[in-house]
Amino acid sequence: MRLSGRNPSRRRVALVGATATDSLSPGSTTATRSYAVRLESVSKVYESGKNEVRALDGVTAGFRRGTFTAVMGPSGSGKSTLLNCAAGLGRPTSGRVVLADTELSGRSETELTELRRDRIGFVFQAYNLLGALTVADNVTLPVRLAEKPIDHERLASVLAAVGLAEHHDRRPSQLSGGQQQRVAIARALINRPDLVCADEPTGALDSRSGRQVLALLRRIVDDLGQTVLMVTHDPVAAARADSVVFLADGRLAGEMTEPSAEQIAERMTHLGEP
Ligand SMILES: Nc1ncnc2c1ncn2[C@@H]1O[C@H](COP(=O)(O)OP(=O)(O)OP(=O)(O)O)[C@@H](O)[C@H]1O
Repeated sequence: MRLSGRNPSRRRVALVGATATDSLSPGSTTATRSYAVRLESVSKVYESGKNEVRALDGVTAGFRRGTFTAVMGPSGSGKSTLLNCAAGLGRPTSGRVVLADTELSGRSETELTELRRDRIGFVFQAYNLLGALTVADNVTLPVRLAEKPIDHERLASVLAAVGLAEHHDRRPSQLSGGQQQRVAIARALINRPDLVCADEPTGALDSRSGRQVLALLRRIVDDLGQTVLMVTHDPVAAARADSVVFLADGRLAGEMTEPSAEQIAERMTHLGEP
């Protein structure tokens, strides 16, 4: 794995607002190869007592393979809901989600569980590691849950990629927060996923560990060709992405390509304004 940061010669931009009538329409082989995940007119309504909450409202967006996209917006604007719908964790109330070449609508719970296990990597603010398992066993958990043989070369390579080759027999409690998050990233990578979904991956980390985790997410895109979709509140974190997608009240509110943290912060202050 190369240790450099962003490769400025490559410009990878998520395409937002693709319509069903453009070249990305269902059935276009080229299009389905180009996108790690696409959302088409996705709405999500939660029932909350007598009230309904429209968390997503007709969102159409495509995220190209090998890109790093940050999702930003005010609290409650639908960021986690968008990530969950893209990852098959939550079902849209209406609209379609297509992961690479697989339509998620209409899949059974078992199919969705298998698809998430085999084709999507998850990184959460709280790491979500199993304390009783070693680093190596945490990383290979998705493989063992699928009852597949463990590829020890692959395990060694992902542990080396996240800088934890020496720590494979440790338990999570023997690692720092930043190291635990890197274990979670190794676990996310073990199955060479179509999409890595990261929800506030630096939210629980000090700024130095956070920078290391962001640099690692950057490298898995640049060097391994992975696709990362990351929800964050932090403009500095979002500035590590190739593009930033903004949400306001469950709707897309714009996109910036390779913005600086200052440009992102400025846009955030004006989100939702007419
Ligand atoms: N399970 C649920 N039941 C009812 N309402 C929900 C549920 N999950 C989310 N919501 C509501 O949907 C809206 C969008 O929530 P979501 O968590 O996607 O926003 P967010 O932008 O990620 O927020 P935050 O930045 O605070 O994490 C909010 O109004 C939230 O209260």
